[in-house]
Amino acid sequence: MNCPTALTIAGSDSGGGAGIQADLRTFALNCVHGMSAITCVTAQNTIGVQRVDALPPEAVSAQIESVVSDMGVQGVKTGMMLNSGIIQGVKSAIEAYQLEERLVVDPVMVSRSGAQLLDDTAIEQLKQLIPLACLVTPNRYEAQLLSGIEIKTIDDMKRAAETIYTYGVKAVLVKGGAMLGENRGVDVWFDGETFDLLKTKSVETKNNHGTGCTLSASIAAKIALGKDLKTAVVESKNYVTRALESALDLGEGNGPLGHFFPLLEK
Ligand SMILES: Nc1ncnc2c1ncn2[C@@H]1O[C@H](COP(=O)(O)OP(=O)(O)O)[C@@H](O)[C@H]1O
Ligand SMILES: Cc1ncc(COP(=O)(O)OP(=O)(O)O)c(N)n1
Repeated sequence: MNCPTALTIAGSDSGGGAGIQADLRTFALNCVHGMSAITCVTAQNTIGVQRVDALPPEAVSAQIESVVSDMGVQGVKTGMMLNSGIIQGVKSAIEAYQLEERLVVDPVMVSRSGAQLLDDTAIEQLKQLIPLACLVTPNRYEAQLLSGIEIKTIDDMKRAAETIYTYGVKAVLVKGGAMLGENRGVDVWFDGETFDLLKTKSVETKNNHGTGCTLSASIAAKIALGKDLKTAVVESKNYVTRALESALDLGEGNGPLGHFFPLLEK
């Protein structure tokens, strides 16, 4: 049986709510074969990140090379990459294997619990990876850092999207999970020509760990399935909303999304 494949280049979350674990679960729910290049291992739960151990950059590059050279990759996402050495290796591999058209960059910098997930010195390397991607998906705080614009309103999100677009990426999605009031959960899409506000319902839950990882993994999976980028984004946004509605009340802090709600409905 033929099966599309998707690759996540990201960190491990021991609690399973974000990172590689959320990505592989999301790939599986899309009936896409998931593959991984692990960048670092976090000791993490619903409360926070207790420890981070990086892999050597060569180990990350070797994982990418192993799967791409043998199995092929139809969709790719990057998540937590931690340091500049890892990002440089990933960029070289993306270029060498010409994965740009199918690359989604989730510019992970800080976790919801406030843990730093990217070294201060690595942001410049991350900025150089972004132009390779077909889509970059910063959250409110990442968009502020990448654009230099303080974000409080939808107009601010739009201006930030325009600025990030000038990096050379094909499209930008500024995510609104951390926006307040009626703007919470409103995402701004900009592709150089069109702005679009992507709205679903705003879900009232503290169990929201892994929303960004899940969104970018779902988009990469749908790219692997051959969907056009905008359709992949819209369908993925809807999936995250449903998974938030079915989120799991585990742990003392922010529990994981209920990725498998479609299986429970059968
Ligand atoms: N409470 C919520 N209700 C509806 N959608 C949400 C909510 N929180 C986050 N989202 C959505 O989840 C996706 C990830 O966004 P966000 O949480 O901002 O990213 P990150 O996890 O990277 O911080 C976006 O589509 C966002 O709109
Ligand atoms: C290993 C790892 N990768 C990424 C994140 C951040 O995940 P994200 O989906 O942005 O979710 P929240 O941190 O907002 O819950 C992470 N925490 N760990």
